[in-house]
Amino acid sequence: LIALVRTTPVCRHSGLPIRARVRKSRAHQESRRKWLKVAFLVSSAVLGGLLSWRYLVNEDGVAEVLAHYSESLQDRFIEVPCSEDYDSHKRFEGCTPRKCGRGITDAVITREEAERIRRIAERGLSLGGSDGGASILDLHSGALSVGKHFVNLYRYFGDKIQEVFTEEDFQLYRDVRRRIQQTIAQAFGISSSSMYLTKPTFFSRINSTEAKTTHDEYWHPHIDKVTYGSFDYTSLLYLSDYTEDFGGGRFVFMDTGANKTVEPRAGRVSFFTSGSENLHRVEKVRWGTRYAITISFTCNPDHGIGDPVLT
Ligand SMILES: O=C(O)CCC(=O)C(=O)O
Ligand SMILES: [Fe+2]
Repeated sequence: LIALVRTTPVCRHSGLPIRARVRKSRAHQESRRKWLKVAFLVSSAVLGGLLSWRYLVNEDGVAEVLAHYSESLQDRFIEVPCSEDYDSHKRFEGCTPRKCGRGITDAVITREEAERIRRIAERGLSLGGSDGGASILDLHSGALSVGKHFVNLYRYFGDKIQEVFTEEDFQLYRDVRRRIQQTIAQAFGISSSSMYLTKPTFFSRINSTEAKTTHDEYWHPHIDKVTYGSFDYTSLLYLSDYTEDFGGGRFVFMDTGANKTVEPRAGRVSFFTSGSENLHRVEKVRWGTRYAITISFTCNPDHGIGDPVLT
């Protein structure tokens, strides 16, 4: 027995047999590894959570909010240098932009007026509607989304259209158009009479239904002057509230460095020069229904259109 004890290696410091000490330090390492694993999993989960939260809150990363949905803005104007886009078109002095930029105001159209206008849009769009998420109604041309196509509302419904819209509706529409035109003229230092309404000027209704045709793909970055040709000044009148009526669907000016967002709010008018100084897009609508009108102006009288009339 004495011989056996003598041959078992013993640690000089702890007096424990070496084999027992090796076992103890292995167990120690194992538990350290386990804790590292737990710490790694927890921090990955936290990081993943933060990233997806950031994505949900803001797809673009860095963005500045130009107009928050909860504030009622008197007037906000941000000047930006004009692009060269206007040089390749015939210039109309006193109208063609020399000063460019963007403005937002909640003080031109009341929320009550916005609601009345939204009802016009609802009534008209209830006669049709796209199979995809984006429907339009153009009271000037009569274009209305139906399924995967468009119909001419006035041709399709004939005299029956008088049962859908009233002269009062059209009066309100004209009045709103006139006030927005004056607001734009004032902000850019031009005469309101040198601007003409142009096409397309239309109501839009957007929900989260998947796109069925390219007409439903409203979210692509674009320049209005390129997309629509005749536009010099674009305005948007929002008819529903971001976070209350729909989620997603914010308007984004795509500036290098930091994007600028406009959060829709019923009665909010957002306007801007239509060249590439104002590249923009609309975020995908995630839930609910978003109503707006795009009202556009040109400086070229040849591209002007009249106010819609109830025929
Ligand atoms: O509805 C919006 O906020 C923007 C629509 C738009 O960009 C357009 O009609 O060209
Ligand atoms: Fe646009």
